[in-house]
Amino acid sequence: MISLHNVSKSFVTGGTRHQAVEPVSLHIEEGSVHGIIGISGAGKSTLLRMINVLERPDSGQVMVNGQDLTLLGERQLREARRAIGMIFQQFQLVSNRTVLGNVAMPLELARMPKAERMKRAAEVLKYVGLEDKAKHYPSQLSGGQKQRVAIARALANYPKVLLCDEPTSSLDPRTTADILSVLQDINLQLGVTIVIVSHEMDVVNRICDHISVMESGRLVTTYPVVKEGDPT
Ligand SMILES: Nc1ncnc2c1ncn2[C@@H]1O[C@H](COP(=O)(O)OP(=O)(O)OP(=O)(O)O)[C@@H](O)[C@H]1O
Repeated sequence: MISLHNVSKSFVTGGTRHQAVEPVSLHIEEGSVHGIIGISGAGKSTLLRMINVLERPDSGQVMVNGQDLTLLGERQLREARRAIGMIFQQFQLVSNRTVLGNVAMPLELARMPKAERMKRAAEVLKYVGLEDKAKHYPSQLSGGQKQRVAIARALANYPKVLLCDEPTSSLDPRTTADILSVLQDINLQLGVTIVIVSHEMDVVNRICDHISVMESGRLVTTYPVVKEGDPT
């Protein structure tokens, strides 16, 4: 479902080229919750952002849902990205829009008629337990509530994949546990494949079935997570 073949990325800063991600190949099964762990600067976010080509790889192939995203033009890429939701550490909500307005944004971009998009936005907001906050503005919400709104927005277009870039790193331990259980529900109930980048082992260990470790732009290992009750 997600297959990266030798994707790499370098950046030039101050006239010096820095290799953020060395050629990496990685296969993520449909329905999986896949963690990418490593210290700051290891290249995790860059690798994640190459999955939806927010960061265009210098080389390699990015196969998602049977399409090589690196070969698509801007319009086709926009359409392919509808099947790939994304959430961020700093939530990235639009401050002058209501909660419902934020959740409806990707549906507006997909040109869904107004009545339909309001219905869908309300439905996903309810799914994350925030239907009573529809008319609030982001500044009136707690961090955990903001992340729930961001999750609802990411789910609005019925994605098959959800990319999560340090989704709990701004949250306290209890809110972290809440958000992780929302992500787990999305995986189990909606069948969405989840890729989660974190520098916290505890976070990825809790919800992932496979973990990849990155170091200095290299993917050094990928291993399955053995959960209590799994046959040995
Ligand atoms: N847009 C950019 N321009 C220049 N350098 C960048 C850019 N994005 C990332 N880098 C550099 O690429 C390397 C990998 O960054 P990346 O954000 O992918 O790492 P990370 O493991 O996600 O770390 P962090 O958790 O700190 O974000 C770092 O050295 C970073 O400074």
